[in-house]
Amino acid sequence: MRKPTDPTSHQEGPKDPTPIPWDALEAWEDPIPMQDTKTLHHMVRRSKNTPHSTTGPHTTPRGTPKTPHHARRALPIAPRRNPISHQEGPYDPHGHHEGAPKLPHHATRDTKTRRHTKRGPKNAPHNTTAAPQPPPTGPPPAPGPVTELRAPKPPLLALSPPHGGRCGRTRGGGAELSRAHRPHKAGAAHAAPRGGGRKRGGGSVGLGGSRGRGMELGWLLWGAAVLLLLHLLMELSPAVNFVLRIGFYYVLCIVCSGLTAPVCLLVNGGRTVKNMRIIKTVVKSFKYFFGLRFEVKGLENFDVEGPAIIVSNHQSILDMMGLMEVLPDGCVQVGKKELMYAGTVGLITYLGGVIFINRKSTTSAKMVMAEVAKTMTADNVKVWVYPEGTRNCTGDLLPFKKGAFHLAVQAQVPVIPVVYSSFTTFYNPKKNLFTSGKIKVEVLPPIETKGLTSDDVSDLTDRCYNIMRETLFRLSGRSGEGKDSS
Ligand SMILES: CCCCCCCCCCCCCCCCC(=O)SCCNC(=O)CCNC(=O)[C@H](O)C(C)(C)COP(=O)(O)OP(=O)(O)OC[C@H]1O[C@@H](n2cnc3c(N)ncnc32)[C@H](O)[C@@H]1OP(=O)(O)O
Ligand SMILES: CCCCCCCC/C=C\CCCCCCCC(=O)OC[C@@H](O)COP(=O)(O)O
Repeated sequence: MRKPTDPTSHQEGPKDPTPIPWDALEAWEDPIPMQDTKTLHHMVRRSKNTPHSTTGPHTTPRGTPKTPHHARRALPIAPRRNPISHQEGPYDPHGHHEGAPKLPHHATRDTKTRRHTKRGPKNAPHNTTAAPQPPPTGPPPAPGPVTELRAPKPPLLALSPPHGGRCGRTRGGGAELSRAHRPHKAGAAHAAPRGGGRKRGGGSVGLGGSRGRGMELGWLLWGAAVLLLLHLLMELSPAVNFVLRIGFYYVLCIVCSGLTAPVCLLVNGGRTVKNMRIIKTVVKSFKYFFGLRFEVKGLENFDVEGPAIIVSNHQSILDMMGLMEVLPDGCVQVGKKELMYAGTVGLITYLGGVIFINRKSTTSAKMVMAEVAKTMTADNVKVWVYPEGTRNCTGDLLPFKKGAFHLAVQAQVPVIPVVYSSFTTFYNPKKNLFTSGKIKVEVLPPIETKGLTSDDVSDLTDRCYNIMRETLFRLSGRSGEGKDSS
């Protein structure tokens, strides 16, 4: 439904010059046990059922020639076993039919129960003494549905503060209110002598009046109070500020992933690096929520002929915002496979073509990297790797893992380092610090690997590490500190 109005969808189709062959992405999926991916495939199938049902399984809209084939394999069309549609279809009307007749029945039961509870008799004498009762017009125990529904109202409405307060205070206003809301009249009449009487007796009319007004605006005031309290707590307690802000980031990621996934499916038909453009568009707006600013330099260094390995420092889950700020087209990331199970975020990373590796198995991770080395040239994709292998928010770099550099040498493609200045001035989970801030980003000139062999990987790794560390310190205002390290 969103497809025609989504601006990204207009950009996607015609502008992409070289669609990524699906075979490569298939290869990258290989190390992931099929059993592990079942849930995710199932989620993808669910979202995909609708377009397929209209266009047919072999005609995925806007797909490359290979897309339908892959889509059939990776996202096989479920034979109408969508659990949601199964439930929602019959449940909705059924629920309505059941709900409607049940209401009076339920109310009747409720009333009967009340009659037999201690409150019933307690209220009855109170009501009769407190306010003049209208003369009974029918047989008292007549159990018609109207009588049954009205019976429990007086005690409920007697607790209703606005009517009680008004009637007790100003008769004119109360009468008008009663005329406007006939069904509440009885309640107001009951409430008036209770609340008003007590207040008068206690000599606290003024207090009762302001309370009545306040309670009339109850919801509004509660909302304002909660917001004010949260604001105060955020101001006073760094821990609350941190939890709320990072919680909001999580919610934003989860919700936006859930909303973006169907768009990706509709526009590009399944798992493809082209989806990264859509994801990027969405994520780039996140920074405004957190008061983050990016100052980017050296974007022209991405303009290398053909594929490349991009390496960058990894400080936090907030890096996703920095990543999307500079991400070139046709670039996939290497991520830990656990990400795939992160609900909607897992789904969107899967759809974006993220290459998942198992960090617990060096052999498996190396196999994936070797496969990527083979296919990235043919597919003309850039691959983004975090060589530290984990998040590190100390303002320094962890020693680099060599996977990215083996990959570059094996594929004989350049390495492009990207450095983000330290987050420590505005983000530090250990100190519950998360405020607004500025992040400097620098894309460094490519480092060629043509002619290098596996023997050169260590040197290449060290060279890259040193350049990036020096840049990190310079961008973070710690000039000179990185020069002597290796
Ligand atoms: C719409 C809203 C959306 C909101 C959500 C937004 C979502 C956005 C999507 C974007 C998602 C981005 C995802 C980013 C995720 C970031 C991460 O997950 S970081 C963590 C995962 N990444 C990595 O770990 C990469 C870096 N690691 C490596 O490169 C590692 O080397 C390794 C390949 C994983 C292997 O690691 P390990 O098992 O620890 O082994 P090592 O010690 O590194 O190496 C052992 C040995 O093997 C040699 N070697 C390594 N790789 C290779 C290779 N490819 N080929 C040959 N040999 C290799 C290495 O040299 C060592 O040998 P040596 O003799 O000791 O040198
Ligand atoms: C059904 C399961 C539901 C789980 C919900 C989890 C929801 C997660 C939601 C939002 C988080 C948004 C994160 C965006 C992507 C972040 C990628 C990232 O930065 O991963 C960290 C990884 O590089 C290194 O991990 P470690 O530092 O080794 O650890």
